[in-house]
Amino acid sequence: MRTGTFVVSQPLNYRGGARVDPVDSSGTEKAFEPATGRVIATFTCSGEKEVNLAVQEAKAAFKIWSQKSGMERCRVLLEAARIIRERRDDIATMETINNGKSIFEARLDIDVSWQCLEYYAGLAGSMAGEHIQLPGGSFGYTRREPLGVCVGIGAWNYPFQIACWKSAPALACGNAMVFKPSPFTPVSALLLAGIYTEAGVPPGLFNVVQGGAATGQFLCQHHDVAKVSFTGSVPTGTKIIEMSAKGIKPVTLELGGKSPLIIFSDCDMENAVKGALMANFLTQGEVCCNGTRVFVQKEILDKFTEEVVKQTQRIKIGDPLLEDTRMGPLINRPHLERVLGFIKVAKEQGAKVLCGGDLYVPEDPKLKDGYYMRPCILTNCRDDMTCVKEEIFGPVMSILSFDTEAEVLERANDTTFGLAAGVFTRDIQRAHRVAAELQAGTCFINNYNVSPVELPFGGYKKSGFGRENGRVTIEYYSQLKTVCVEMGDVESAF
Ligand SMILES: NC(=O)c1ccc[n+]([C@@H]2O[C@H](COP(=O)([O-])OP(=O)(O)OC[C@H]3O[C@@H](n4cnc5c(N)ncnc54)[C@H](O)[C@@H]3O)[C@@H](O)[C@H]2O)c1
Ligand SMILES: CCCCC=O
Repeated sequence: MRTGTFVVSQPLNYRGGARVDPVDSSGTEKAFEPATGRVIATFTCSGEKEVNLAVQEAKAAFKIWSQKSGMERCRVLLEAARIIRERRDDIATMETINNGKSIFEARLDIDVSWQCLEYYAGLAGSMAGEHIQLPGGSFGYTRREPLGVCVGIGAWNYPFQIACWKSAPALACGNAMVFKPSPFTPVSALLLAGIYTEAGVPPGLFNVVQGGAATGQFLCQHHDVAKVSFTGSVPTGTKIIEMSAKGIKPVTLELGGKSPLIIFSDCDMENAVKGALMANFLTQGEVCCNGTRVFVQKEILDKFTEEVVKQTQRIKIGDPLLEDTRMGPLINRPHLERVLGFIKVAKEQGAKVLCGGDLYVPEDPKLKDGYYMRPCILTNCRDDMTCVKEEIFGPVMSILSFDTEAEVLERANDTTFGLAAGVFTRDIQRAHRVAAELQAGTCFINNYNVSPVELPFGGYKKSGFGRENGRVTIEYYSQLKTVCVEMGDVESAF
């Protein structure tokens, strides 16, 4: 498939094991190909009736799926993982067309996705309770039980991966799911839904409803929904938690960030520069855990800055489906303008642009209406500047200098966010001491933005709560029942 050719021809909802058009509407949306600015789909946002039908399908499938043994669920998830691996290129191509990230990166996202299914398939068979001996031969035992119908609501930056990070643990625990992708990226969740069906889940176990805020609200407020797992911005996360509070439903919130990356003068410079690029420019900088506040110790500031600028200027921008492209377009025109607006404000507040930060128009005429910009490095930054305080969600790195460990820790933690953080140093004691002090859900030592599915991922402070990935996520998609067994007679108090 080439850029500029794909259009969606099939319905974008998935219910009861098949693609369907929604029975009612809460508006319409357009999805774009960011590389060209072309509309690839105009679709109906699901209304309350459609949401209800999807939840009812999920409820029916839950009755069947929740009765399966862990090993039976394991086999189906492994088969789904196998199909994803087999279709890696096709899924990655779809992701690139709809999101704009380079095909090189999209393939890595698909790898993380099937690995996630494999990981939770492995855990499904080993989920177990405890047996607890009580006096007189009596005993108790615990059962780890699924929650029921879970809702997943996704952001647009990792559409397929987010759908997998939510559905794999949910299904492994015996739940059903209704997933709502971002209206900007409606396409790839459908591929996942089809794959689950092919792999053998009961019809209705994984459903997709399309839409924006209204559809999301119908889902969160539905009385048959047991849990909501949300990935998105802090303002929307706040609304989700309000709705969940009304229904007393557990929620997982994976929200935004403004993460610090601390580079000490004793670092391996080559790795630190690579780490800073990884921390800022994957997926056009549209990554929640990006280390966008790069604190560099004064002694190496000039050398680091020179090298990081050199490497950034080498990033190949352009058609995201070409093998050698490493940065594609941003998600849409308003977002591109918003990111450029942050750079304008940064300059007004005294920051200096060392490279990029402007529109980029590729030579290929079919890309002229795409949403490209050059990755930007800002220096002369202060902690109180907007570019240092707010999540930009674009390819914009702010470089700040520091003198001492104590000082940088205080400044790094001076934020309402707490998703991730990073430290580059060769001093092993310092690395662990700093990681322990950083107020963040994930701390990288001598690397950044690697995401092995075995490791839990999630935020401190306003970056959310609950975790995705790792063993612990089983606890977020299941509940513990205690069964107390009397082997003697009842000793009544009456
Ligand atoms: N922590 C993480 O794992 C993680 C991962 C990716 C993105 N993010 C964050 O997501 C943000 C960017 O994504 P976005 O622009 O899609 O976020 P967003 O909050 O605008 O939208 C996220 C999702 O919520 C839905 N939604 C919007 N209003 C809603 C409502 N009132 N009720 C229910 N659902 C509603 C949207 O349609 C979309 O599917 C950034 O802040 C980024 O940091 C976090
Ligand atoms: C699911 C992807 C997590 C990275 C944040 O944007």
